[in-house]
Amino acid sequence: MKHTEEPADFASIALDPATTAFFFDFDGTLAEIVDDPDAVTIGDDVRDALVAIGEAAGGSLAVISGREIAAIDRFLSPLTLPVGGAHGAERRSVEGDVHRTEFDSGDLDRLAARVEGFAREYPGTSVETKRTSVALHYRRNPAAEEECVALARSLAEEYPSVSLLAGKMVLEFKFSGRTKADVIADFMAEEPFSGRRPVYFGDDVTDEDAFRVMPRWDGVSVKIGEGPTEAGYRLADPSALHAWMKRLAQGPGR
Ligand SMILES: O=P(O)(O)OC[C@H]1O[C@H](O[C@H]2O[C@H](CO)[C@@H](O)[C@H](O)[C@H]2O)[C@H](O)[C@@H](O)[C@@H]1O
Repeated sequence: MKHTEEPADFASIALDPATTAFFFDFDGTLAEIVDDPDAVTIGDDVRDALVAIGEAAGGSLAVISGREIAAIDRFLSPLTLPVGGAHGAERRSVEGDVHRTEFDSGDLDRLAARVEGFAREYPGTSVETKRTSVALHYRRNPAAEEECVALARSLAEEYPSVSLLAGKMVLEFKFSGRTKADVIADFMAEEPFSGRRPVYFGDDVTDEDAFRVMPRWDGVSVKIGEGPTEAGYRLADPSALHAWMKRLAQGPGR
């Protein structure tokens, strides 16, 4: 269902963790956006809330990110949660089993070399090369946006099987056809997620795929921050989400 109205304030609905499956996007949702993609931090209070909510939900809690599972583990250490990583191309289940989409990485290596060459010419831009995608960041050189977009369009034509994602000051070349919606469907088909009502929190364009799939399970979609969205609800920013998580973690009546 496409929402044409402004999303409602999420604070207006009550969720029972005993019957809910929780899905959290990472950057811009659990973590505040920062200039350096490697400099993200997560407070102990947020880690504690994730643990408490996960326990109250019988383990039905996962992080869904464009980042790889290893990066999410590093930022959330010592927690190792169920994760849908690399925009859906990899998944670690509640049991700890890791599923990865396999593909021939030759094109990815060639494309990454081109993007790295570009980044050397534009100081402040940087390249994040993952197993199934290449991200060109320009948050530290916003003036280079036009050149970054021109490169991205030209590479998208050259590599027609690649999906181009325009995120928050990042252009990402995705080689896997999987999306966040696919990885959520995988979680929802398994215990302890199956039969529950999902709630998905996200802030960026790739989260819209997840928002759109929520009605399949009568789920709830929550956009973090400003901007157009198909989500049904909105919270102002990651701090507002953290405050909500901490209240939920404390239990009913708090
Ligand atoms: O799906 P997500 O968990 O939201 O990941 C999306 C991308 O997030 C990261 O980049 C963004 O966050 C950085 C840190 O705050 C910021 O510097 C950058 O401008 C943002 O685009 C991450 O680096 C990417 O790999 C993810 O795909």
